Amino acid sequence: MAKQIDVERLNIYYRDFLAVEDVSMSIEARSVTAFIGPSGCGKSTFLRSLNRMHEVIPGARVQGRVVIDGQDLYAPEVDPVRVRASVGMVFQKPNPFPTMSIRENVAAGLKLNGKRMNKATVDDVVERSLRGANLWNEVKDRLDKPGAGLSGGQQQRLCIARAIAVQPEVLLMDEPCSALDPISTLAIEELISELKANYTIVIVTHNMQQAARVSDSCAFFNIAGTGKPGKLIEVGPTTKVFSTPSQQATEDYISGRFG
Ligand SMILES: Nc1ncnc2c1ncn2[C@@H]1O[C@H](COP(=O)(O)OP(=O)(O)OP(=O)(O)O)[C@@H](O)[C@H]1O
Repeated sequence: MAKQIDVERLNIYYRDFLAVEDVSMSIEARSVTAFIGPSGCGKSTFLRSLNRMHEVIPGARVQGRVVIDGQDLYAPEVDPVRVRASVGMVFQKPNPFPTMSIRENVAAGLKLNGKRMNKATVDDVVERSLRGANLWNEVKDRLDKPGAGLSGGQQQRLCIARAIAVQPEVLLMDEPCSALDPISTLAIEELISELKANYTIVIVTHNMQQAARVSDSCAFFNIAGTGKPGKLIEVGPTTKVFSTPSQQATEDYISGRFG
């Protein structure tokens, strides 16, 4: 399931504005990679380019390649809907479908994928996904109750269950804990550490401790000033980036001197 991602010379635009410039990096399978850097340096933009969510915004486009398992996601024959099924995404604010039950929320992506499944199979997928997201025990007796009735941390785990229900190869997470309390944050961090056995995980975080706790590799992005493009400054094993970064800007950011 988990796949390596190779990004080659990627430029990312909003109309004429170059938001992220010339990023090349490899993201390892079955590992957690954290994107860190000051506000506006393009972390979320770059993350969204990894599953073709970026181009949903009118005028937004990329140049360059994002290769997963030998396939360039931006090749003309590739269907972006399929890309988004194999590269799942979890957002900053938990966003369960408000009118749907817990069960329907988890199963929602299966229908979008157009796969025909009988009820028993759907129930199996729902249970497996909720177990995978460490939520099963808390919700197994209320599967037909609204997803919106869960706590924030439970809702975020529901969103993770919904994302993994379609068996993606990669999970992208854009500040998945920023709306959560410390206990729920810990639950999500533990879940991320478990999920990396099966998925390639990329997480954007503003929280340095979180990046240090959960990630195997860390990519630091920076921006020279307003209106300038964000750039990848360095990427490497998290222990190395945090203890002996190769760039002064990385050290300044990590030690809290700016950003
Ligand atoms: N929809 C959009 N249209 C035009 N410009 C955008 C859009 N979204 C983001 N940008 C611009 O792209 C640049 C990168 O933004 P992005 O949100 O990716 O940065 P970020 O590092 O994730 O920031 P933050 O940490 O504050 O979330 C910024 O200059 C931002 O203003």
